[in-house]
Amino acid sequence: MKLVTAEEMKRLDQLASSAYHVPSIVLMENAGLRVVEVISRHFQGKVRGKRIAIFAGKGNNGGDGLVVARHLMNAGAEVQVFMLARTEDLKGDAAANLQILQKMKARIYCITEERHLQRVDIVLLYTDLVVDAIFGTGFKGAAMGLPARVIQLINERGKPVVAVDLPSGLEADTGKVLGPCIQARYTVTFALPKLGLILEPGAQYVGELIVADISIPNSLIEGQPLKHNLITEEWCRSLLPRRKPWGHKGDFGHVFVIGGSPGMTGAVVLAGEAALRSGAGLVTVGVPRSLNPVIEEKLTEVMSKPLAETEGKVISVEALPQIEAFLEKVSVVAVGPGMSTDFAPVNMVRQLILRLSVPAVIDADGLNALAGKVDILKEAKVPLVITPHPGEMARLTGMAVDEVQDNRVHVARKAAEEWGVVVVLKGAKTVVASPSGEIFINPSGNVGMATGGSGDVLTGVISGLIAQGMQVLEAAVVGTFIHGKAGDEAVQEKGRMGLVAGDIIDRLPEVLKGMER
Ligand SMILES: NC(=O)C1=CN([C@@H]2O[C@H](COP(=O)(O)OP(=O)(O)OC[C@H]3O[C@@H](n4cnc5c(N)ncnc54)[C@H](O)[C@@H]3O)[C@@H](O)[C@H]2O)[C@@H](O)CC1
Ligand SMILES: [K+]
Repeated sequence: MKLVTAEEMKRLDQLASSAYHVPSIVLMENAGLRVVEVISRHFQGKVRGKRIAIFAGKGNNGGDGLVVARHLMNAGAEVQVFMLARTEDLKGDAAANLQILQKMKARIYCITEERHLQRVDIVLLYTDLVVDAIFGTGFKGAAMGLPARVIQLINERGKPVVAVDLPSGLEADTGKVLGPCIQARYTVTFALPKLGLILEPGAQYVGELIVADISIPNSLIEGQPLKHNLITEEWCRSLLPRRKPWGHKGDFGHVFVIGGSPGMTGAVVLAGEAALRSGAGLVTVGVPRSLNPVIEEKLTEVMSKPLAETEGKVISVEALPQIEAFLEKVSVVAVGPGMSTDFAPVNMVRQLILRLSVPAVIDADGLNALAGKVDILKEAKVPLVITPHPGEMARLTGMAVDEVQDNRVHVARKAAEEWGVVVVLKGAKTVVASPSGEIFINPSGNVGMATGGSGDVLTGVISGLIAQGMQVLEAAVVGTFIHGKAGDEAVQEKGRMGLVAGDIIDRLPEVLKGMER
């Protein structure tokens, strides 16, 4: 599903009027009506007599709130409107709707001074539902002053809130919440979800999200170069490779996982098993020679390949010719799980990337090997996926972790464009970015997955999908979704504290079974 920024939404609204002749006041009317539908559903159709407090700001979001007020009054509700502005501050369609309400003798109170809050406080005690039309897509930064106080009061009273377009206090583009923000029961967003409704922490304030058509023509939306997407299960299903009934294991590719070091043998095992559970026909893990017996002990279906090692038992540069020869037999390489950041493997990775002849997924120590040398990625001759967590991304870019986390979408896009790779920036709401600047935000997953080895599983899943012939971008998108969904299934049983990476692998078959065509 497409997502929009405030700017893109504004453009769609404007083009609906200028190019398609849908008057802007019609859009506002539809917006208000769709909010009323949700309110009516909340009261099981019995709106008459319900006490509803509507909070309206001075912008068009407030205008939507005034439309809601009119329809609720007509339906027999007891409506009180609180304007967080002076009436003369309203313009255009919002002002027109205010005039109608004034003519209807609606109860309208302007909150422009501290003492006006007393009335708000009392009304909130006796209200059945609150409509939040204070700020919409025009909001940036932090709510302050009286609007901030009103938002706090509404939250403290805990009455069900229907947010119009966005919970007020939430930035539409970033999902940042820098001051008080409405905690909504429902959010009715117009035409397309705004990015901030999906990104964290914004998503925590949204409640049930309803995407409402306000009559912006589909052909207009489809004609726009919208670059942000929400990953959906339906879409992933349509991308999953179909299996021919007569297929044999050679048709489903061969994943080569390279990694492992003393004390870190689990990572390659997890990645290898996840690749196999994701449908790869064959999987081989390549590990330092002396670790091979341990690995063989741990693996059944996955094969292993002993690689040349250093005295410290980590993969040495001498392993390169071995690896290169083996590349001819495989469809994709996963580089890095548990590999260590010793000099030798770091050196090996840097050279390997230049010599790759099949697509690769680079993770963990494979990425750490590129810190300060990230331009090597640009020189690869094959499509690459990198799967950094915020710490690894910080090391790759030289940014602070907080800086990465504060601008996840932007950082992922810039890295993908600059380095020419698919970037999977892990964390709550993983961001997948393509070299052409497209962004895919993953809704699945949970905090229980913040556990050692979870990233190795993701690397395995993405590699397994590439092995089956998927394009690297599609594999990254679908793999990220499946991995999160398997984690969501696992957390039902294991809980957020007890979940371990292996539980995610255990759930892959049922998740894939539910999605395969
Ligand atoms: N044709 C259109 O443009 C339509 C717009 N619609 C509604 O209009 C909304 C956007 O309207 P606007 O662009 O007027 O913006 P808003 O209604 O979101 O108003 C924001 C107002 O708050 C101010 N503001 C921004 N940040 C602030 C802060 N930190 N503290 C205090 N004040 C701040 C802005 O200067 C602006 O006056 C949408 O969210 C949607 O609800 C709908 O009516 C559908 C049609
Ligand atoms: K709002």
